Amino acid sequence: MPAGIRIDHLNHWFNRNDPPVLQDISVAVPPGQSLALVGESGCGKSTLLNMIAGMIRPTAGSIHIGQTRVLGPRPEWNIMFQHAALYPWLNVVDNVALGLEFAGIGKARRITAMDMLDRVGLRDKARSRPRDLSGGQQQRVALARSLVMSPSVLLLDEPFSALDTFTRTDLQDEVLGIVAEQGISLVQVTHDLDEAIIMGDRIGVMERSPGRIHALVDNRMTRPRRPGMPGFADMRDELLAAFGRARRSPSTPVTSTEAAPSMAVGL
Ligand SMILES: Nc1ncnc2c1ncn2[C@@H]1O[C@H](COP(=O)(O)OP(=O)(O)OP(=O)(O)O)[C@@H](O)[C@H]1O
Repeated sequence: MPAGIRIDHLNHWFNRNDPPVLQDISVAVPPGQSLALVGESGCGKSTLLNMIAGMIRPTAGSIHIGQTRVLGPRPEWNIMFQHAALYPWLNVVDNVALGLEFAGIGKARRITAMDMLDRVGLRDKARSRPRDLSGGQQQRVALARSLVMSPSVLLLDEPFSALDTFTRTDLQDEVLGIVAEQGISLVQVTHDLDEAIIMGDRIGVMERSPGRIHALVDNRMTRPRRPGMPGFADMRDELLAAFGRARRSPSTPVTSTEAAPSMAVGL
């Protein structure tokens, strides 16, 4: 069911003697919308993603998905990592159906899992083992496994980074289509500015020590977004400038709401 993510004044320390890993993060992602997070290594992107998934509890502040405060993981808040982490002893359709099984959704699970495999173009691989699939196909299975749970939230921690350009573009399109169609809120961590522009309706540029959102850039391009389209290079320049500023000097953290106006750069 469409929900939306709201993060309010989130702070986090792993070690009280160090600067906060995350400081005063406030941002919202409405249903069907996407936020891409970029920033140099160690700025806290993955930590924030894991917090939205309920896997790490923030020291202070709150995260809500719909009306529910995030206090632990739930099947409908789904996270995908760089490696698909499929169970090698299960075939493809059983890997997809596994979440449904854990959630106690028994009988219909194979039909639903097959439908989802169809959606990601892998029906003919249903009986194959993960080791017999390419990296891109394995990520498609992982995507089907995520989507079969009818997630309200999809969190992507660079799941496409190891894939070739064509496979990555296909998967990006697939994910954005499903996100829009099902009203899912998407947050994607990436090191690739082009991917951030393609995937993010807004792009959060983070700085480190402490980890803060330095700039929230509204994506002026409508989907589908492709490198080479008018406006793409300008977006990239804008992000690069914000990225450079985020690396050089800490700034006042950006606070945003769902309806926040463009806070593109200029900070
Ligand atoms: N469990 C942990 N205990 C202590 N420190 C941690 C823990 N997890 C992450 N950190 C630290 O928190 C900071 C942020 O880490 P995080 O992995 O969120 O960064 P990131 O922006 O995703 O980095 P990268 O782009 O390299 O993946 C880093 O300094 C990291 O060493």
